[in-house]
Amino acid sequence: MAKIIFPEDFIWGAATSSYQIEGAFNEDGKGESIWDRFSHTPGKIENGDTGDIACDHYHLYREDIELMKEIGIRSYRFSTSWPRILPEGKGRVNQKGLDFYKRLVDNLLKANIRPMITLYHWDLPQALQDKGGWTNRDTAKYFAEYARLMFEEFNGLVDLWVTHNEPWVVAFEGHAFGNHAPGTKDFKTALQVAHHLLLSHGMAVDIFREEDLPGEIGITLNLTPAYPAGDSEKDVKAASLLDDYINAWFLSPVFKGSYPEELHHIYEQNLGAFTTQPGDMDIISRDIDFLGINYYSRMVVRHKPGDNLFNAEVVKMEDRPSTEMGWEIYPQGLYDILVRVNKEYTDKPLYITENGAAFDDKLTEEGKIHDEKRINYLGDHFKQAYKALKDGVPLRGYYVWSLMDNFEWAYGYSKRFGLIYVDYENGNRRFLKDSALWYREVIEKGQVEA
Ligand SMILES: CO[C@H](O)c1c[n+]2c([nH]1)[C@H](O)[C@@H](O)[C@H](O)[C@H]2CO
Repeated sequence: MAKIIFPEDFIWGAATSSYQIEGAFNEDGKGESIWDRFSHTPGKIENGDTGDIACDHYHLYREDIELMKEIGIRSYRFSTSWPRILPEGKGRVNQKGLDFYKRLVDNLLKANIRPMITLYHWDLPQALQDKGGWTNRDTAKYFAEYARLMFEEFNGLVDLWVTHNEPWVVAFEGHAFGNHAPGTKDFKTALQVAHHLLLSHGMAVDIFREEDLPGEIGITLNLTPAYPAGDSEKDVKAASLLDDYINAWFLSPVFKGSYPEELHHIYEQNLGAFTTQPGDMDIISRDIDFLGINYYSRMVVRHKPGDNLFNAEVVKMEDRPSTEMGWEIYPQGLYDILVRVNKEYTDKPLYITENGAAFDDKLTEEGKIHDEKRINYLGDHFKQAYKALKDGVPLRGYYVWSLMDNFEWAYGYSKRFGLIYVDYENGNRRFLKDSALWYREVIEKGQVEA
C-alpha cells in the first residue's frame, strides 16, 4: 500500500466518559447515578471496584489536558455526568457541577483542543431510575431538558455534540442481560428502553435546531458487523438477524424512520409490542449532522436452532488474534462497516468516536509502557479507515478509546485501554505509553507507516 497520508484537517482525537474517569462520585453536590448504585452493589463489579475515585479526573483535569497537549490530539471526546449537573435529573441545577465542565471546556479551548461532548454515557441520575428510568417515557423528556441546559450553557464553546453513547449497550447490557446498570434482565424491557433512548435523541435534536446553535449534533452507535460462519442459507440468515439486532435496530430508526421489519415482526410475535406513540419515528429520525461509530470487532455467526429468537450463535474465533477483552482483532471490519453505513444509511459525515484495545500493559521501573500490540492494533485500524476515506466515505475524525486507562464497567480496573497508563495504586500517577508517543507522530505527520 502506498503512503498513507490523512487529510490535513482530519480530526485526531481520544475519548473518555464521565463515570469511567472522573471520580468525586459524591462531591460538590453531585447526585447519585445508577452506576454509583450498581458499582456499590456487591458482586456486580470485578474485585468490588467502583468509580468513587476512578482516575480522579475531577481534580486532575488540568494535568490531563497537559498530557493531551503532549500527545497532540486535536479533539477530546468526553461525556458530562447528568447527575453532577442535575442531581435529581431535572429541576435544580448544581452550579458547582456545571462549573467543573465550564473549567474543563475553557482549558481545552485554551489548549486548542476541540471538545466533543457526549450528553449520555450511561450514568443516569438514580432519582430518575427510581421513577422507572428509561422504561419511563418521561425520562426522554427530562433528557431533552438536560440537553437544552447544556446547549445554552456551552453555546459558542462546544460545537460537536453526541446525544447518546451506544443505546444498544444501555438497553441490552443494562436491561436484558443485567451486566450493566441498572441490572434488570428482561428482553422486552430492553426494547422499550431502546425506543425511549432513541426518542430522547430525537427530542434533543429538535431542541438543538430550535436553539439555532452553531455546530453539529449526532449520535454514537456501537456497530459490530456480523459475518456468516459458512455459506449455508441458514448461516447467512442467522448472521443477518444478529446484524439487525445490534446494528440495524438503531441505524434504521435514526436514518430511515422505521425498525427493521422482519426483526420487528419476530419481536412482536414472541414478546408482544413495546409501547410507542404516533409520531415517535418521525422524532427519532430527525436529520442529524453526523454519525459517531464505535467499532471494536466483528461477529462470526452460525445457525443454531432454538438457541434464541435468532436461531443463531456467535462463533468464538479461537485461532484468531484477540485483545484482553477476548475480542477478535479484525481491522477489515472497520472498513466494511464504514462503507456499509455510507452506502446503505447515510452520506452524512462519519466519526469513529471509539476504537481501541485492552492489552496486558506493564509499567516498567523506568516508567515506560511498551504496548507494541496497541500500536499494531491502532495502526492496522487506521489503515482501514484510510482505505474507506480513499473509497469516498466522508470520514471526518477518529477518537481512540481511550485517552487513559479507566473504569471498564463490570471489569472494573482490570482492563487497560488507555494511551496513558494510570497507576491507580500510587496516587493515580499518569504515564504516556509508547502508543501515545507513536500516536503523537501519526498526528504530527498525518501519516501511518504502510
Ligand atoms: C463492543 O464494544 C463496545 O462497542 C464498546 C466498547 N467500549 C464501549 N463500547 C464504551 O463506549 C466504553 O465506555 C468502553 O470503555 C469501551 C471499551 O469496552
